[in-house]
Amino acid sequence: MRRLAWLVPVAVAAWLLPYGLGGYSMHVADVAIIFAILAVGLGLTMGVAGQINLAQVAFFGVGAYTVAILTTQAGFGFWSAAVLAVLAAAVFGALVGVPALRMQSHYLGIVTLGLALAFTNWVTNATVAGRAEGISDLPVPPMFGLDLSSGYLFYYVELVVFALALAFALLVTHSPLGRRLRAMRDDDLAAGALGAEIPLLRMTAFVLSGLYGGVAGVLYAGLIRFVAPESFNIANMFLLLAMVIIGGRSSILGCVVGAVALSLVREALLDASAYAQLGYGLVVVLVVVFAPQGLAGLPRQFLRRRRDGSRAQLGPFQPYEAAAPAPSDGDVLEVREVTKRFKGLVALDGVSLTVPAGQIRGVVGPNGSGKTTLFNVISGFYTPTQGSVRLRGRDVTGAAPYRLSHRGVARTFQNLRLFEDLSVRENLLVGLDRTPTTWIWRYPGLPWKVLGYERELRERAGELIERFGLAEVADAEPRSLPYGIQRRIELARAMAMRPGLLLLDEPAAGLNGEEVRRLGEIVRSIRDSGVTVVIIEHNMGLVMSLCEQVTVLSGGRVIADGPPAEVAVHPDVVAAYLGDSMTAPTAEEATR
Ligand SMILES: Nc1ncnc2c1ncn2[C@@H]1O[C@H](COP(=O)(O)OP(=O)(O)OP(=O)(O)O)[C@@H](O)[C@H]1O
Repeated sequence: MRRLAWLVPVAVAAWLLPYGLGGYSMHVADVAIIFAILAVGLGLTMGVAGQINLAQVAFFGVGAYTVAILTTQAGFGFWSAAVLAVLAAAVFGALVGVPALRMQSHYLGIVTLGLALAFTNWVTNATVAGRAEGISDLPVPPMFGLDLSSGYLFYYVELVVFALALAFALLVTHSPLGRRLRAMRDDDLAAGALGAEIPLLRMTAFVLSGLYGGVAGVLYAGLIRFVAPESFNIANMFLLLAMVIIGGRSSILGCVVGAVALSLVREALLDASAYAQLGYGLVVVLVVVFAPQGLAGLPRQFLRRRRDGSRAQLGPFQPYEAAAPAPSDGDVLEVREVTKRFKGLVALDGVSLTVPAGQIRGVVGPNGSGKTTLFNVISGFYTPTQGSVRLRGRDVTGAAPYRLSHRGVARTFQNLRLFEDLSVRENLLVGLDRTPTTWIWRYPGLPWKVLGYERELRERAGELIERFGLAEVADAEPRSLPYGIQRRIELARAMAMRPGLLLLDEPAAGLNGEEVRRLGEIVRSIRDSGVTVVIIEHNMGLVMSLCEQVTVLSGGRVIADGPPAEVAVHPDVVAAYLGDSMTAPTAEEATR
């Protein structure tokens, strides 16, 4: 809130603006606000959620045309038509979002562009939409006797709507929902494993864009009182895109700055509009190359160059309080006869294993033996071809990662999957947030509860940072940090979920001897706090000293299962390891 204090003088200046402007300049300001609302909506889908959306101008059109059709042809009053128009644009947003459930990146761009073109074609040809001539003579929006046909008075209506739209977008981006959207943009697999409901989140992003498009469309219909296809064409979509890219797509305020700046430039270049498009294109290319985060990202870009986290140090880990052992806890994980085929390749072949509560179970095997595939099946990334997975006796075979995460399964990844554009603290906050995505209704309904929940999460993140010795790096970006610290962050992020079952995929990879020793202590403390741990590891010293039981995979089959000392000298295990470039665990290592 304190960081937003500078908004106060800006708001005062915006309020006083009409006193210094002539009629035409006032009209330019009115249009700029409409573009700013559109840009904020586009920033939410493209920048925050990372979903390519070239249909924003169609959402805008749906809003404006719905008002035009309902008021001129169905006898609706302006404001009742406005409510329906915003709803219609949100529904259209949801429809455009459906392809995002199946495809991403440029494919999604092409599909959304196609849907936007389909809308323009429809309004150009449909009689109800007035064909190419459009619809004119829309009513002036009534408001307590004020004459809103005046651009001056309409400006204040727009300003209030814009302030609300901006406040809502800032609430979304600076709260658990926005963080999840950004986590999804950075790495949707890792976000899913942390409990983010990816399909619903993608839909949410498009519906939000639809809402903003609808609101902008209503204001446009009220201001211009005439709609025609050319206002919602592809040229305007690219102008909007340029606003968001130049301003800074992941910053909501950047989108506003981009929208206002380009609206003014567009006005200045009205006489040279043929060259203007070329100019926008050139500026966009320059921004993408030299300032990928747009104008709003420039300060951060310079700060990042100066901030070097490579010498950062980890603090000591503060052990968890030991939980009293509960012998009746039974089995936490039961994998039964799981087979996983990838076309011709059998990665897992009838694998079974049972992990009792409170155990640290090792899973070892030569490269390509199926260890990570087993984790991917347990954590919901892969559905097994055959067999089942049970968590505390409940069948969870094929359940989505976010569902398993909510059932207490946490995991780390062999190739670290930290959210690179989020700070270390934010990475932990994503793990700490356990709310279902359906909580979204709280954002418009009970925003103060959202802020209260965010404060609570931040307090808990502070505790976690202290426990895992991450205070020195809490506000750094993960990519700037040494590998050992990144591994610790990933472990802390998994523990943020307060899991019952923790799956660690090669947590010692890339760590030095001292770091491996500390890792062993941390994992033991985690287990003592009541968490069951399954660990894939190539570091045999760690496996032998840490695990109570070890399962050995080779060629997708379990070839041995038992206490480490027994397994290490099992003839099949020795043979499997000798067949691999790795050295077999020695009996000495086994008993260490
Ligand atoms: N998505 C996939 N598509 C096709 N093949 C796959 C896929 N995932 C894994 N495999 C194959 O399944 C086999 C087992 O791979 P997996 O990554 O589970 O082995 P691993 O024991 O974890 O190996 P490493 O120790 O090298 O990590 C390999 O032959 C691998 O190429």
